[in-house]
Amino acid sequence: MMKTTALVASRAIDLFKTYGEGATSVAALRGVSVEVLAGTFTAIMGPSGSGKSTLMHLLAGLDTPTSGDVLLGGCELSALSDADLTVVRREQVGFVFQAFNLLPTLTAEQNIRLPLDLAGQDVDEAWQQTVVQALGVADRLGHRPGELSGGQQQRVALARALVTRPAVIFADEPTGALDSVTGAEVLALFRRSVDEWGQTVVMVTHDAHAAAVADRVVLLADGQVAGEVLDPDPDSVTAAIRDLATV
Ligand SMILES: Nc1ncnc2c1ncn2[C@@H]1O[C@H](COP(=O)(O)OP(=O)(O)OP(=O)(O)O)[C@@H](O)[C@H]1O
Repeated sequence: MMKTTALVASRAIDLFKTYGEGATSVAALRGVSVEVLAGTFTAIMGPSGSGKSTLMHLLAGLDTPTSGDVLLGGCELSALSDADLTVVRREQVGFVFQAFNLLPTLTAEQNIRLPLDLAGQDVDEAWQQTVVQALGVADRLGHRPGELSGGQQQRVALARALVTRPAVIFADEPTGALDSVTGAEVLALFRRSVDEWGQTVVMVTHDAHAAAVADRVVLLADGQVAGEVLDPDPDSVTAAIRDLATV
């Protein structure tokens, strides 16, 4: 769906990332430029080793590029001190991981509030209430992660990401540990957070059905952008991935 306001939430500017030096060095990204508009859902796909995780880590300010720059929430990350980068990461970025990554000793509610507690920020109670209701975890707030199903844990993880209203939520294979029905439910919640709340989401996935929930699929191959699919459906995504393999 086209948006009338085209604010950029995240931008990769000619990113290169090389791991190691000399003969054993690996060029994980080789000149990647990508623009993610605010309030859109972008999937990143590509073969194993194509640079998806590297790109996501750079976009989120978790790692620094060898050259190039990243724009996040209006800041050029290369211009920031380490201290400022930590603040930008904390305030502008939410994460959802394949393995949920909730703290086992905390309740669901304590997990959801943890980013704000760590930042010493007040919780917007009305917003938290809206999020936990919409995500269907309002009656699970007192439970610890071990007492929740995988789908419930991922809903809590999404609530934790949403509660800070970050510029971008980065999701790394968020349905990889879920069965297909539960995974589809979680993806629908990501979709809803974009459509209802204007949240920006960038998701790495290997699953064409998961990618089809996004507005756009960016295809990586061998450390470079190799194409994109707009308004994807599982068939168009599968065809695009197949074409990549034959290039
Ligand atoms: N910390 C690191 N040190 C050295 N090489 C690395 C490191 N991280 C990634 N690489 C290499 O960089 C390349 C890109 O890796 P990356 O994890 O970004 O790919 P990916 O597309 O996410 O792969 P997958 O789908 O298997 O997770 C690979 O060749 C990988 O081996």
